[in-house]
Amino acid sequence: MDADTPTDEVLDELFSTIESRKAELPEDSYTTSLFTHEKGENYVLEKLGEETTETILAAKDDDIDELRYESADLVYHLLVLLSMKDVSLDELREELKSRF
Ligand SMILES: N=c1c2ncn([C@@H]3O[C@H](COP(=O)(O)OP(=O)(O)OP(=O)(O)O)[C@@H](O)[C@H]3O)c2ncn1[C@@H]1O[C@H](COP(=O)(O)O)[C@@H](O)[C@H]1O
Repeated sequence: MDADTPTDEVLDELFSTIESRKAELPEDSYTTSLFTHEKGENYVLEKLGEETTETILAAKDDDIDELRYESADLVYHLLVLLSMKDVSLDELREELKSRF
């Protein structure tokens, strides 16, 4: 992923990077550390809980920069969880679309 990626392709690029980390498990990758953590999927679930709390606190503080930052952390960890459970980004899109 690089800075030239069009904004509307960012989620696809990020998910694709996460899937590639899952397949290749390169060293010095934070994503790899989530897939290989000794606590297994519980670790990413803990991170999701932490990021959710931080997002809520930012909203309660009306700290919009922090809200944006923590929301990005939250979405990233959610995408890692979906990848871990073999749920694709397209399946998430389909679920959201079915609610239109
Ligand atoms: N989008 C992300 C992303 N968002 C959050 N994080 C990491 O998630 C962790 C969040 O944990 P914490 O909240 O505890 O970290 P923190 O920010 O130090 O703590 P707080 O200040 O939030 O409390 C940090 O280590 C962040 O670096 C991410 N790590 C990676 N990505 C993407 O994943 C790609 C692959 O990354 P690697 O797997 O590291 O190669 C990168 O190119 C990015 O595009």
